[in-house]
Amino acid sequence: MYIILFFQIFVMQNSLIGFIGAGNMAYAIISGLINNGIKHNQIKISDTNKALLSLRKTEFNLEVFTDNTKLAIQCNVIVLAVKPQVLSSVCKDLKNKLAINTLIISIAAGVRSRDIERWLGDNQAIVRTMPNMPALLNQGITGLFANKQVSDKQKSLAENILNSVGECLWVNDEGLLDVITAVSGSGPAYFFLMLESMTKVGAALGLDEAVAQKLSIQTALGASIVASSSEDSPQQLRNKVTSKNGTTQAAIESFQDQDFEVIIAHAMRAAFNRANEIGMELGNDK
Ligand SMILES: NC(=O)C1=CN([C@@H]2O[C@H](COP(=O)(O)OP(=O)(O)OC[C@H]3O[C@@H](n4cnc5c(N)ncnc54)[C@H](O)[C@@H]3O)[C@@H](O)[C@H]2O)C=CC1
Ligand SMILES: O=C(O)[C@@H]1CCC=N1
Repeated sequence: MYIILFFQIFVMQNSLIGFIGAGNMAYAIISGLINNGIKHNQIKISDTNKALLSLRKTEFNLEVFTDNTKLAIQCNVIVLAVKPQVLSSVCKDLKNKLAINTLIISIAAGVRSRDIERWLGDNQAIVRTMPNMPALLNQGITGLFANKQVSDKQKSLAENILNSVGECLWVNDEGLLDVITAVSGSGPAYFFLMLESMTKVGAALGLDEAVAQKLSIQTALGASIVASSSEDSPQQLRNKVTSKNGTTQAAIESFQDQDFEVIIAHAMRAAFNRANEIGMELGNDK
């Protein structure tokens, strides 16, 4: 056990991790890595946006590049953190330039590992992942899928990287990453939407907007902490808040009268379908 742990720390400490794309998710993951003891000189980033690069350089004291290839050939792990629509051109520029043992970690929604493999040149080890935005505060959760080129050592390296920003879970069926996208990848935005609505209504009913927002956010935080630490299911917890013929029952019945579950199902299926669609659209990109 200790030997495995020691070996994993050794592998992490001897990795050079390059981020292509220095936007929101790169920022979140880099913050987590640095908070977890990865040294500044082990992380490099490239982006086409020079102003953003200089901001990241100031924030993290990292080496930055405007040329993705220059970054990529120096690193043994490359995190592809660009939007799905630019991923094919980013990968094609790297085609056949990477060492065969370079580990590619993609965080792009929808884009399938076989397409990334095709764009980069065959036999590249690819871990396709779906992290989420609370990674920013080490509270993320990431789904991961490894293609067959990924070694056990690379699997644990990918897991260690994503574990530095929250929890990880592996899937053997890559298609499930699109479901994870609809649940936890996009999920934070569903809760933010709920917070927006609760704040607006609290204000409309007479509270200061700032007070309504504080009450809403602290309630979401409290509910999440209770749900994640309790043995009870969310439904059992809901019942504990709901007094017979009380205020919560009135609100829940209103939700249910308006087909709350159907609204959620439509939204999540839309996210899932969009992930599939992105995969198909980009899969046609030779
Ligand atoms: N934002 C989120 O909550 C999540 C995003 N993702 C995925 O993460 C990826 C990145 O998303 P964000 O960080 O939100 O986007 P972002 O727009 O904040 O960052 C993307 C960065 O890529 C840069 N870029 C564009 N073309 C480039 C090129 N040719 N070479 C190098 N850099 C280039 C842009 O200048 C930008 O800074 C996306 O594929 C998205 O699907 C996954 C999970 C959650
Ligand atoms: O909206 C998106 O496409 C990305 C993927 C999950 C969260 N943001």
